[in-house]
Amino acid sequence: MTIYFYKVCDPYGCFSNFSLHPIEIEGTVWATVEHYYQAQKFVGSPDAAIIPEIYIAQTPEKAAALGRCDTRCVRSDWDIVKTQVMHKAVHKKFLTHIDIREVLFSTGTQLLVEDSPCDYFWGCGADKSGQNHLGKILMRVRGELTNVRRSQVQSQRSGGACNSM
Ligand SMILES: Nc1c(N[C@@H]2O[C@H](COP(=O)(O)O)[C@@H](O)[C@H]2O)[nH]c(=O)[nH]c1=O
Repeated sequence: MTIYFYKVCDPYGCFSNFSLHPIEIEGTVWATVEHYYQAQKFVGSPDAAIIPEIYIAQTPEKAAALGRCDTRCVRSDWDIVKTQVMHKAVHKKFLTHIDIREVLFSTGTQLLVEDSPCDYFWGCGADKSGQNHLGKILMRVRGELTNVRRSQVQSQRSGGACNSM
């Protein structure tokens, strides 16, 4: 079965980058994955001054609007690094928040798809033909955290020390 998600208020809304789950990355706490992701667009770019504004944006929608402004200059390697940036943030989100990690685990091996009506890169787009990179990252993180949990259980069973996630 395929699980579609998009808006925070809908089922599986915790998979949206706009969900209110803070992440700490390199000592800085970002209000949402979206805040972090939008800010990373400008690291080392001539428009890096926008980063603190994105950081304090009151909502992920405002953070996204700041980051999507066409007149600003995104870092030159953005297309190369953006999926790595997203993976780092999404992995941290589900490592940090136990309740939504359980929701992610509860999806088993089901296909996760960001049902964005307009985004053919992160989502599936209006006609479902999009690349669904956010769904792919979520499934990758699900596998990575499942492996961490499995090795912790094995370690506990064999009497080793336990550092639970
Ligand atoms: N969930 C969600 C969106 N989708 C998110 O937008 C981000 C892509 O932004 P950009 O690369 O700037 O086009 C990425 O985090 C994707 O998951 N967009 C929205 O306007 N509203 C929403 O509720």
